[in-house]
Amino acid sequence: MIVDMSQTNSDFAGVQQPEQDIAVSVRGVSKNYGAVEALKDMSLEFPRGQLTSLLGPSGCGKTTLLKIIGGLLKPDSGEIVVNGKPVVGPGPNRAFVFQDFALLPWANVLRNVAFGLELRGVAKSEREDKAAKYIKDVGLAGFEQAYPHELSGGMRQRVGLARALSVDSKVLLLDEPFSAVDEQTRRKFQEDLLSLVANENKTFIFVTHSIEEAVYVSDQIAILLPRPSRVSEIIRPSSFRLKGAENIRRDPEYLDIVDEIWASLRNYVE
Ligand SMILES: Nc1ncnc2c1ncn2[C@@H]1O[C@H](COP(=O)(O)OP(=O)(O)OP(=O)(O)O)[C@@H](O)[C@H]1O
Repeated sequence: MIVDMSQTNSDFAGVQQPEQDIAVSVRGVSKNYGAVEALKDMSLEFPRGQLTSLLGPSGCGKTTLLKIIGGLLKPDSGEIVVNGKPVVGPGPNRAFVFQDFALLPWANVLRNVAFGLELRGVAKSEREDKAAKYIKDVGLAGFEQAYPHELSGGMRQRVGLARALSVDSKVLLLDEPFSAVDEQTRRKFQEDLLSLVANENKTFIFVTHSIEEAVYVSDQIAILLPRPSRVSEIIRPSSFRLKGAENIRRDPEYLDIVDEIWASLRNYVE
């Protein structure tokens, strides 16, 4: 299930399955920070309704790419197309989930989750109804009135996720959302993320450092090369997807893909 991308990025269009519905396209994107070449002529496509992970050595430009897709940073050249339209800045069709949760400390869970809708001018009762639904969906029912400092790191992360879900953006951008939580919480999150991808029909773009996590949660994994970053491989884990979340980690294909990715990334680890 591995598509070799080592030839050129521009071959990518040729290897996509033609019937695939693409929500987000990265087309020939380059980005420099002064003398630092972060991304170079990067092209990558994100199928609608699926989760794609960006995986690569530290500093290879994963966060830079996510910010460019989110419209928070402008590329030096190339373009991002979301649902057929070029990105010119942040927009309601894309929502971020940050690793540091980005919660308002003075607001309770309900207000924090509803905050994205509040910024969009949605009426109080409507935004609170919607927020309450997503608070329940992420497993936080009963904590609506709690404040961020009363919650564990994992619960705060769920608040951030509920907020991103409630604004109804079709594309969710997740920058290492599980890096600050303990291992058991992280595993529970990963399971929950699989259900969200299955039930929400949103396109998830997920930055992670963890090979195991990427293989566990992804429909597609883009392996990025060190700076200036390009896509080296696209991997589509498939055979274990329908076997149930609890069986994935012992599936032979899961184990093979984890090994294969490690074999290609280990050269870049100092
Ligand atoms: N604002 C900035 N100014 C200068 N250089 C930057 C800036 N932001 C990022 N960089 C550099 O650009 C490169 C890509 O950074 P980026 O954060 O996108 O990588 P990353 O793959 O997300 O890193 P990590 O895996 O360590 O989180 C790095 O070398 C980084 O030092």
